[in-house]
Amino acid sequence: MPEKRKIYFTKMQGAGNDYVYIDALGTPTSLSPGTVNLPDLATKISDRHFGVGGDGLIVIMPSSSADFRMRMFNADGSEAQMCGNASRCVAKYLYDKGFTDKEEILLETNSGIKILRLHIEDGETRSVTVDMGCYYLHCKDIPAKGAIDDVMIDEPVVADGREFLITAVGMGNPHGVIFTDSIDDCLVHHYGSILETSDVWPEKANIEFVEVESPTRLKMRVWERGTGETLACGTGACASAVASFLKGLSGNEVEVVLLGGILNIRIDKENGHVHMHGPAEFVAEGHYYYQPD
Ligand SMILES: N[C@H](CCC[C@H](N)C(=O)O)C(=O)O
Repeated sequence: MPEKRKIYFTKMQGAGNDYVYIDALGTPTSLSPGTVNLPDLATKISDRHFGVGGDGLIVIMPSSSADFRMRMFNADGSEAQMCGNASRCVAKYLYDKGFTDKEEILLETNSGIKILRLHIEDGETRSVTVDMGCYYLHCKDIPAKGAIDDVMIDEPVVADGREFLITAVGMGNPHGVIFTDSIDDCLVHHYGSILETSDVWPEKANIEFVEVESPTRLKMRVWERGTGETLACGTGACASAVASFLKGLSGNEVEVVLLGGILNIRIDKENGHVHMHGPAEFVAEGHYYYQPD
């Protein structure tokens, strides 16, 4: 059995979507990513009983094409392209810990470069607006297997004998949005977990259940690919806002009410860019005793 390693971490949350953050930025307590199996670390450190506990692992690294780079791993160790809530927390981490004094940070992700705009008060990041880039709907890009068309808008998909109308939206990662009159645990846990791995998603998907409360307010719960239910999903809130806007259920600016907080989403009608505003908070810091396999 290899020796245990001490891994320094910071735990952060954005609207209750909590991740363990590890920096690989070259400080004395930084991680050298090449020396660790990141999917294995993500699974173990995310465990809420045997680990630090979180929805997954975020690694903050130098970038050759932007100011910094973020990699994101779900609690099951799978790597995702993008994470909205984590991108806000990364902005706060970098600014509040003095890695940058920029109030606009370019962040490289596995789905391209995102612009993080920090809202600073008394030298501290209070909230962050992220330009998440353009949403996309083509099945081959998401990826999704639409039976009817090259886009999936309200397409019927059956899970355990029940039919759902799903709208597929790409926000860097794949999302299936379902509108419903009321959201309950059974919908999210039972049907969400079945729909995550449905044949319509070649790479699985995050599944959002959405109630339209008014043209400016949505209520949403999410079953995340690779993690299960989380208290919030930034890319999911964006995907839900896009689906709702395209179906004419809401305008281009909505507040999305999640179990862990509120995110404000604005879709730029000119260029399709989706802007997400929301909180980011430090929770704890310390070191974790990592036992590699
Ligand atoms: N919670 C994240 C998304 C994680 C997505 C991940 N579960 C995937 O596999 O795509 C967010 O705030 O956008």
